[in-house]
Amino acid sequence: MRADVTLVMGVDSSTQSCKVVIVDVATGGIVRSGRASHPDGTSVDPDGWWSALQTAIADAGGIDDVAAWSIGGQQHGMVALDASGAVVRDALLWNDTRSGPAASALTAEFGAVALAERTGLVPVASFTITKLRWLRDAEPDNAARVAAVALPHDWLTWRLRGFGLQNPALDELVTDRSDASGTGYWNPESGEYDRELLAAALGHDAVLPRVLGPLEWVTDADGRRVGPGAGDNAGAALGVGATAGDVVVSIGTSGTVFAVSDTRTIDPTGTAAGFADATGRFLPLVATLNAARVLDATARLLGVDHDGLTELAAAAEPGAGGVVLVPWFEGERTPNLPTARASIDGLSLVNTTRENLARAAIEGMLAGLATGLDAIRDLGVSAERVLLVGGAARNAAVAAVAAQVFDVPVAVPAPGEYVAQGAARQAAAVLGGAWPEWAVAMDREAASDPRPDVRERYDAVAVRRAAEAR
Ligand SMILES: Nc1ncnc2c1ncn2[C@@H]1O[C@H](COP(=O)(O)OP(=O)(O)O)[C@@H](O)[C@H]1O
Ligand SMILES: O=C(CO)[C@@H](O)[C@H](O)COP(=O)(O)O
Repeated sequence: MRADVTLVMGVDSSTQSCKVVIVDVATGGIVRSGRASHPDGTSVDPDGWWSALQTAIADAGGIDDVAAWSIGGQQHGMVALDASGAVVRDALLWNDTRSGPAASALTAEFGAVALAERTGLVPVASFTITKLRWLRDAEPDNAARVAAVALPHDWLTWRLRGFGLQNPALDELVTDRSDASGTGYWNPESGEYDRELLAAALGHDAVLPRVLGPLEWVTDADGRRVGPGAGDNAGAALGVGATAGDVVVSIGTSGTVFAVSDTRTIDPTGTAAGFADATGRFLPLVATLNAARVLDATARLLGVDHDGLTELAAAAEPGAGGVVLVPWFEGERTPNLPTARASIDGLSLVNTTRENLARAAIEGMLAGLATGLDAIRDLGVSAERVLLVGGAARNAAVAAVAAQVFDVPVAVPAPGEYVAQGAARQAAAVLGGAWPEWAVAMDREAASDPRPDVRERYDAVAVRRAAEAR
């Protein structure tokens, strides 16, 4: 590597894997990269993420030549630490639904409107605060041991800086605005933790990571600058360079619809979370539990790979011949139905084909996200185009159906790891003191092809299925 090239590392520690990119600060070009899989499940030992991070860094050639780094990651995960810095129990993830009743209890105790105003959120099972209430009620001995609560990217940043059992400096835990805003005990207006809500959930106060500003930094054991990190969606917004009018739709393990807003949003219905972003602004966001894995499950059922699923879906007409798949395989967050299950409607002897099932899976997954786009717009956020990212955005059939289900133009950035790229951009910013302007290549503009009947048919079935699930 030329001596005049400055490199930074960006990480995305997401639900299914850890992705590492080593980036040239001057161009934003990826010089090296690495990846490692995560343990499956919705309750995971954080050491699995630590091991994957070390593997992915080694896979990317190490960080000896890196000047700064930042870690983005899956949001909301409950990493509970005792006074010795040990992890008290496996971390409950954003897609674990056992704290659904705890979410209802907290909402009943404090009121949805009050909580939306205090934290930007109305509790659902995904959010950290509900997991702490579950811990208090289901595992009181573990709850009593909790000395600190961190999020996945906070804890990995702490570990990679050299802290842990050998050096359990809990006051060295740091986080950022975007991930703090996903806890349910942080106020995006004041930028302060709401410790009354934390204590009400967990049963007592605890050390919480210091919330760094967008360009604040700490250092690692070798003196490198370390950025505050970001929740994965805020990281993706950094990575794609989302600007006013852009709505990002990320189709990974989670499905998310979000936009950058100069003003905070408050949605007492709880449909749109009033998150903060990683630049000092805000990130209203709607999330679904069921996204890329809907297509994985359907492909598995049909005995094809992703390309085979694409071919089958492309061979079916829009509307899948009337077949409607409501994809609530793991329960659902939007709508808030933690115990719901998936369903298929409209089957006849004529329309029950592999092609229609493939297309119905994609249409159902995207129709749920289109509801999120409506909710974001209802908050006054402008939506001039959708930027499609995440693993399943690589699928041509997904892009084509998105252009039919979303009623705004759909652009697909070149395949990439935009959360990790966004973390790298943050690392470059804390190094240089300003956000670098890195070009983002567009892979394709999906020709607008609005098919409102697809959504209308899906919405009618989903309303009925939701009523059954409640
Ligand atoms: N071409 C494709 N078509 C459909 N799904 C895909 C394709 N490529 C990857 N995926 C799916 O995308 C998901 C991984 O996306 P990613 O954004 O990395 O997830 P996460 O960030 O939640 O770990 C996996 O479920 C994978 O099967
Ligand atoms: O819960 C949310 C956002 O509120 C999810 O977006 C998680 O942050 C998981 O992200 P991925 O692993 O799907 O990228």
